[in-house]
Amino acid sequence: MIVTLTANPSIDHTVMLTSPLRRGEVLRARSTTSQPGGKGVNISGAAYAAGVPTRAVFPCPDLDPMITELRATGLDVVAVGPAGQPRINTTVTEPDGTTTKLNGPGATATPALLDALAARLVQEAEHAGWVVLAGSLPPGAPAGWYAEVVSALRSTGARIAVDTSEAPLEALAARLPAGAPDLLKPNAEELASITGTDAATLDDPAAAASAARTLVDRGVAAVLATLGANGAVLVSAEGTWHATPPPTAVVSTVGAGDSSLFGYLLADLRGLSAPERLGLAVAYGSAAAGLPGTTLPTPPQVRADLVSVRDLDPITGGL
Ligand SMILES: Nc1ncnc2c1ncn2[C@@H]1O[C@H](COP(=O)(O)OP(=O)(O)OP(=O)(O)O)[C@@H](O)[C@H]1O
Ligand SMILES: O=P(O)(O)OC[C@@]1(O)O[C@H](CO)[C@@H](O)[C@@H]1O
Repeated sequence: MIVTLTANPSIDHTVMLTSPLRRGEVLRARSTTSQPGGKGVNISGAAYAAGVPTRAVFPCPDLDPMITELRATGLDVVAVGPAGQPRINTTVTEPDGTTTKLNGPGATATPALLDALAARLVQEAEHAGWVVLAGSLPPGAPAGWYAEVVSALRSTGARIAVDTSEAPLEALAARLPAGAPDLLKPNAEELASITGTDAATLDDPAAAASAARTLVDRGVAAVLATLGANGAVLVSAEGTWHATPPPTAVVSTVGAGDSSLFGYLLADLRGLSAPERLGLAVAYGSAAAGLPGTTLPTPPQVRADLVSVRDLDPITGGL
């Protein structure tokens, strides 16, 4: 079972343009869509599509349309309240696949709501293989809240994955090795921000791997650093690998990182090796990049056979 926490859920509005985005002009959209989103919700959606038991926990008012819509798909959803309504996040996609996001702040979380979320998560973690803490924190949540939740979850047997950014990620990194997760999934920019590296150098998988290694040295069990079109690297005590994506016609990269993280967890739950976990992560991420809006892939859309994985520690060959 994969339990996800989306501390700051969203309704994702996607505007698909027929021409490149030009600031200050009136542009015609080919289509506009609206989908429930937020990183944990997306991960649970991919898990549900793959037949993996999952439960999505997030703050939301009872009977909010987001809950009704997700439950109608069959997803197991736990709404914790009293909470404000999910924010609206807007995505603009251009014909060449360029994706621009405008994310709302989200409803303010009270200390009582944060305590209720953490308590519910600990309860759910008792029967989970993985708990995923994903996305930004809502206004009102202290930046160090994820680090506190990781510590609270340590009393359960569940392994913990974290995918966040900016202040919450920096707060988590600042407390290492306390609050260290079993898996951290930064993208290149996030990896740069917590390792004091220049993001521009992280297009090079070897440079990304050596930045990620500093986090493993500080207590994170494994780092899955996604590098957009450059694939991803996996760094752990077992070794270091880079995976190159399959040829991908990019439509919308929203949810690509979430899909990658799910691919990794799926491979882990299947007992696959570290390079196979990385390969499935990249296959899942690229499959999502080829789909519109926040749409997550189903297993037949995922081409793990077209991903190549190479060992970046060829001398030791890992363990
Ligand atoms: N242009 C692309 N071509 C092929 N695959 C891509 C491309 N962009 C992203 N991907 C796939 O998606 C994965 C995740 O991408 P990225 O590193 O951009 O994640 P992210 O920034 O966390 O995404 P998001 O937060 O938008 O969900 C990559 O590892 C890769 O497999
Ligand atoms: O503002 P956050 O919480 O960092 O990210 C939220 C978000 O951009 O992440 C998902 C894609 O990964 C989207 O469904 C959602 O809109």
